[in-house]
Amino acid sequence: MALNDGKRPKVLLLGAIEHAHSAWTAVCEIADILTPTATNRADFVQEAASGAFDGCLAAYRTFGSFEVTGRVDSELLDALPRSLLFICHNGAGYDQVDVQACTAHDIRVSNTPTAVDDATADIGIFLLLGALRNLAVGMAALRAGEWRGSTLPALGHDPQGKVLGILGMGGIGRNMAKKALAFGMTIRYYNRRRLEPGVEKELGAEHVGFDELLAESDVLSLNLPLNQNTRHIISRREFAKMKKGAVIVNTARGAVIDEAALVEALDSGQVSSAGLDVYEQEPYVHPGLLSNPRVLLVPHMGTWTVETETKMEEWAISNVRMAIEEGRLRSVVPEQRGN
Ligand SMILES: O=C(O)C(=O)CO
Repeated sequence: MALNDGKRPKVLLLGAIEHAHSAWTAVCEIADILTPTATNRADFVQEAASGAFDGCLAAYRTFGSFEVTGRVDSELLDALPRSLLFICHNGAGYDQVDVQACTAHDIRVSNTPTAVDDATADIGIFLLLGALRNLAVGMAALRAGEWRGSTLPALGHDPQGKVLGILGMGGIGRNMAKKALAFGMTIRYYNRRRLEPGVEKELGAEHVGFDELLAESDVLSLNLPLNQNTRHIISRREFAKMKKGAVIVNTARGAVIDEAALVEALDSGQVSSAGLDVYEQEPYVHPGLLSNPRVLLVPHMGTWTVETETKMEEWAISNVRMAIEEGRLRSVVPEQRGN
């Protein structure tokens, strides 16, 4: 593919490079970097439409750049230059990008799979243990100067011997299975595509139907991407099918759960506790979750470690580099594979 007709390529930087400075410096040596001056979507669309980013071949974007550009959708892509062929997203979940619209605009999209697996599964295990053990109750009482509180927190439960149901068995789900196995949990999972028998055996994971997963799990962990098929995949009907007193863990995206239905299920005792890292409308958190001491809440910190954030940036930058040097992406998103 003739990428730049011998001219220095241009890269649009949406968001900041915080950690992988040497990898980014290497990109700056082979490309000119353009950054928007806009601070909101309307201004960004205008800036793009005015030709400020003309000639850009690739864009590097962060989760936080959503605050400036909003969703990467048809309207945004129409304003961006036709030269833009690659969008390199820093993150495993790419629900902020309308991949169908990108495909229609002949733009390839990449994400950062595997780089996030350990850190996200680690926080998943933290939330699982914390929710099982009612840690949020004791932690809140202690900070309020009441030691364990005026009424003792209810006794928690051990993970040993409990069934962990994993909904979505990609890299994070598999990583979580491996870790939960060490806590003596029985692993069941539901995934559209069943794992190879050897992988199932290694993880000690049994594939079951969706309804079976709901009915048999003591803890249900959400580890699937957010898209039009998975939005509110767990709602009233699904909570009603679960074991009374089940525990919910969500490190995926808030909107895979109907948050209002989760609040109801917690209030009725159908769900005994929850450990959440993600919310339907971040940074807004449903007041019914904030006020419920049986919910352990973390503000989307699943990958919030120096090592993992660095790995993610390096991965996303390697996609930019490959786009410039080879006219292709290292980790194109599944929807565009084979296109
Ligand atoms: O990689 C992602 O999708 C994240 O949500 C990072 O926390």
